[in-house]
Amino acid sequence: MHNAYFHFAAPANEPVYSYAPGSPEREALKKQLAAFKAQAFDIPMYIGDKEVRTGKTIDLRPPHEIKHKLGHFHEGDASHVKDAIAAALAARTKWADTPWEQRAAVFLKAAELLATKYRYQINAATMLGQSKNAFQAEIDSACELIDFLRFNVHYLADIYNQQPVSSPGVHNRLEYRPLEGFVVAITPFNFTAIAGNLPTSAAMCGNVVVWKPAYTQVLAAHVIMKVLQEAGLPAGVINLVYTDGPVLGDICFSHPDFAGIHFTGSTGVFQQMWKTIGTNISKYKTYPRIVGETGGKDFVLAHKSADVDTVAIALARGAFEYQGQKCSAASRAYLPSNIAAAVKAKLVAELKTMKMGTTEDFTNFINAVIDERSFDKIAKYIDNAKNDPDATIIAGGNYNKSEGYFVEPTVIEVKDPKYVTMCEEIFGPVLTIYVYEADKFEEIMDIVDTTSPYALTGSIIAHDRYAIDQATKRLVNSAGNFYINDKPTGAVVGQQPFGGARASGTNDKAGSALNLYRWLSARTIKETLVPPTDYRYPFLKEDK
Ligand SMILES: NC(=O)c1ccc[n+]([C@@H]2O[C@H](COP(=O)([O-])OP(=O)(O)OC[C@H]3O[C@@H](n4cnc5c(N)ncnc54)[C@H](O)[C@@H]3O)[C@@H](O)[C@H]2O)c1
Ligand SMILES: N[C@@H](CCC=O)C(=O)O
Repeated sequence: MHNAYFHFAAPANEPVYSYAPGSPEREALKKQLAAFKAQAFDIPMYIGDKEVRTGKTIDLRPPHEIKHKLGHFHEGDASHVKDAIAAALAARTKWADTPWEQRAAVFLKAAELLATKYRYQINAATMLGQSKNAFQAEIDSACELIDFLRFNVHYLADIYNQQPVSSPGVHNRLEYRPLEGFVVAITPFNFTAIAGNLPTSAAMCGNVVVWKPAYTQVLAAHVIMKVLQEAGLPAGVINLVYTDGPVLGDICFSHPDFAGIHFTGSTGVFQQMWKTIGTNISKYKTYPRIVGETGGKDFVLAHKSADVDTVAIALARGAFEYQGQKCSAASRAYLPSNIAAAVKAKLVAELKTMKMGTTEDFTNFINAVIDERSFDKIAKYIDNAKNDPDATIIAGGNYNKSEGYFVEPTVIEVKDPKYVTMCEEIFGPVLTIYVYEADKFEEIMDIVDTTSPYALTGSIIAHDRYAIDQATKRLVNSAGNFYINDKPTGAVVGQQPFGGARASGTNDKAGSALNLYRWLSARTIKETLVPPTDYRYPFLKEDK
């Protein structure tokens, strides 16, 4: 029974804890890290109301301490994907019929639990499982996920309130139905917030979901599922399975009830999925929604009027926070010849102060990259640069995987603006710099725009307002998130809706109303209050 329209006010962003030496939050987080390290996790899949353990286990180890075993998770196969779809479809009608304010309450409670009781658990899981330092874990797994949940409730309430006009004698309404079928959420390793947002944003809209996280993010995904259960999410609404990607894809993308994919990850994987969905299009009951946020080759363009320190710090943080494993990370920089030497000197000096090691030691700025495959790929790019006369390593260049997957923050300077590391996504702590003639700003903007297929994030750094205006216009299609005098990372929910175009994705802006519309299928209802009793138009009536 609905006896009122309920108001969901605009939330404030969750405050970021500092974890400064001596702070109570630092002590609490350290205790949680120690507790998790002493635990032997035995992580099941969650299908319907069941915890599923297959006995086929995969070890979980911190990327920065690979000899330590945190526990394991149970891997599933095709049968578990089928079970997850069946559980989702069984839960569908009841969940879709649940009043909005009851659904909203589940996600608001989940946000509250993450902000309080589970804050240190979600951060510790992300620090150990994905090798994020305390600050990076806090802004991602606690604050951004809390913000996604609270802001999406607010945006969805606004959407539900958007109603058409009605002419006299008629009552029109729009009903925002969930999609007819199940949604698949496939999530990446690098952001716990994204892993939590992709299934919950669709579920909030009344959809049921099959969620597959990256294997390297399972520990934090498990904590998210615990939080959702404690928040009262009914069984079957989100089903969490750990299977190989193609195994899941084969079953989900050929199922008649497949209604949408909410994906974040690499461009190649997304394009492959899109092809499969295209091939199977006639099998589905409804056209599936395809939403994917994918790779980037994000730029920093400095103008000759730029402040040296602003550029150097934007590069130090933009390229190397979380070891460059942000889709938004600055990975190519264009420096004007008048300030290039000063920027490089400042940047190299800053990099020398960055300590690298475990996440439990809070003095480390740099931790490990996610896994051996990624480590080997990054090392290869560095080795190739070392052996190429067109490239010079001006900082870092060393790597070691004996204890963990450690790669030094590395800066490559190139003579060719189309050198491979200026074009391809490396997804590690590697920044490539190209120095251009300070008076060739127009030409360099063309190069920035045409060098890579991606268009995710980018920055212009300049004091000259005309240069800022020129770059804002010329680079209009080069980045979905464009920054002025800042690093190209660190979008905040509610402030900088996030997503890119071109090969970087469908640009459905996570954490905004634009994204939620994709998980809704509106039904227009027209009710005629007093129906006509005669078919004749007035002009058909005879003159008397
Ligand atoms: N644009 C954004 O908002 C954004 C945000 C975060 C990460 N990313 C991108 O994600 C990538 C890094 O994350 P990753 O290494 O986890 O990406 P990935 O593409 O390797 O994996 C992403 C997810 O897809 C699954 N997967 C892999 N192959 C699959 C297949 N054939 N079928 C179905 N699922 C499959 C993985 O298991 C994982 O769950 C980078 O390219 C980065 O730029 C983009
Ligand atoms: N939203 C994050 C990036 C997410 C991709 O990995 C940022 O803006 O830095």
